[in-house]
Amino acid sequence: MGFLEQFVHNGRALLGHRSKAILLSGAACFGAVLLVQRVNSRREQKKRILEAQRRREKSFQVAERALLEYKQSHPMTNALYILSLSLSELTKQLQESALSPEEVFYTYLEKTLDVHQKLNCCTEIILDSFEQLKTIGSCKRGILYGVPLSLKENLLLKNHDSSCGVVKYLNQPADDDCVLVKVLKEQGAIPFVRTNFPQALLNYDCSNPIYGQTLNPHNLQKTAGGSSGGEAALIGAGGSVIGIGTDIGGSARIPASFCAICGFKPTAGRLSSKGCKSIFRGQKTVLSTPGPMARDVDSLALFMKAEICEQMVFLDPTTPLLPFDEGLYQSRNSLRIGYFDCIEQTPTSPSMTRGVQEVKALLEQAGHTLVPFTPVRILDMAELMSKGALADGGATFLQQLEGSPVDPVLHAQVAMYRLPICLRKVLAFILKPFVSFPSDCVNDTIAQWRRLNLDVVLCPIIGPAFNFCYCGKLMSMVPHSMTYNLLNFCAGVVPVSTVTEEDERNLFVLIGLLQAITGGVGLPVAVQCVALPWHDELCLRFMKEVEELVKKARKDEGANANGKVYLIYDFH
Ligand SMILES: CCCCCCCC/C=C\CCCCCCCC(=O)NCC(=O)O
Repeated sequence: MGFLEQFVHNGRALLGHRSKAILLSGAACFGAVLLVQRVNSRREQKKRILEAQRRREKSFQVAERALLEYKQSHPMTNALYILSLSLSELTKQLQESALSPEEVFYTYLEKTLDVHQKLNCCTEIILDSFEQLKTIGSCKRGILYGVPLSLKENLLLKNHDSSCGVVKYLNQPADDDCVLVKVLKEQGAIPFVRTNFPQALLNYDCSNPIYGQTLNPHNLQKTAGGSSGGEAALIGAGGSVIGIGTDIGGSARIPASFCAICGFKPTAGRLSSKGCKSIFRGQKTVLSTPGPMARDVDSLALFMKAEICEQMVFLDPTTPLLPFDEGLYQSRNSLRIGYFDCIEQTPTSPSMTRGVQEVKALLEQAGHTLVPFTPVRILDMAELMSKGALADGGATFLQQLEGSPVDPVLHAQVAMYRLPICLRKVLAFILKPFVSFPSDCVNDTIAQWRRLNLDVVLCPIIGPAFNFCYCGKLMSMVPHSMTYNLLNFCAGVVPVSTVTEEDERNLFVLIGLLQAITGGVGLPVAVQCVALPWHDELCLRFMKEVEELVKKARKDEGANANGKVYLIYDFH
């Protein structure tokens, strides 16, 4: 090798080694920076989560002290009586000054503190409520004067975070109350507690990395349901007389079914959604709406009456000037009712089917006409439902969770949204032959409704309460509720029965459901009542009738003691 060649060769080797070394050390530095960033961000997340948990604890401690102070001078002898009153009875007693707002407030506060200890259903006690209580006398003419009210955490409240379980939303207090809360305060209600939900809200379990898992009041081994599970658990256990949830796929109805309370999803737009936070913006195909949750249907109706007023329309002119029709709610003419007790390609538990069949029989005995109704094929709507809820295939959902630990209830969903596009395309190709898009599922459903001359529809709602972490694995059940968000019909659920040994035995054929709901004997069973868009009062009136008939049947059966129990949860 000549001198020149030797020189070039040595130079290359040296450069090669050096560039490799440079590359390696560059990569090591980059890796170290990423690692440090990751460790720092984990530390920061943990810090934020701990701060939020401390804030929650502090709010409980302050509330406990205030309660203790109150009790020292006020013996609270009326507590059991107050807790037994329905919302209409309670408002009457408050308006007639037979009860004072203070004794009602502290009674519910005490019960809430107790229930939360057992079920982990609250995210904070709203300390501003103590101030509001002092001046509540000025709202004496309000429909809900002196009524303590619970709120799901995603309803904006001035100076409070609405985290939706996402760490990056912590420490971002709202500038103002949401419209519904503003109106309720004017009507004399006192929002005093905020309640738990699943991380990112798009799930029907109830757990998040900040506030943990909410338990079912009827069985601590089961979830309270979601996403408005904190509300359902608290109300179901008697810690609140009325609360607000939100619903884009069943979030007010599913937890109501799991916890034996009533939940109502009004037609989207009937109540203001201004200030109801979600992790997505601008969803238009599947519509989200806030809705009331309570122990009985009259309470839901009273809530709607209180919200639907000029002030709501003034604060949110996107809501219609459509006063609550009390006459329609109170009417008792016989109805033509469509019904179905299962839907194709959608798992339905034995108790869901039995619930519908038993209520159908009661309605027929009461003189109503029941007509079989076949909903538009769920598979034809499934694509619209998933695209409407997750138009970007879950990208925003995953993006919002960046920087947050992912809660176990979301693992199945997150794994699905992380599937590579090519794999999803293969799946879509395989499923294509089963899906034929209807030209217009809303008008197709309305056309069938009109052909049968129906007033309302009776159908199943997901239940009974699931074992933890199964809700995210059984999104195939969501059409039972989400169909009415897609159609934008109003829908509500009423508890009607409890799971029997026979329901449990019949479970064995449902492989997918078996593990999710096994061990449910004695748990609540509910049915769903549906009406056309803007027929909210008719839907509530139908729910009321179902509630009355079931109560009467339970009483009669108690008298006949034939062993069959329609409802064991006594609300009054
Ligand atoms: C035959 C299978 C069809 C499956 C189609 C299901 C489409 C699922 C798409 C998204 C998942 C949405 C889950 C919704 C659960 C309810 C949660 C909810 O209503 N949250 C809203 C809120 O809290 O405001």
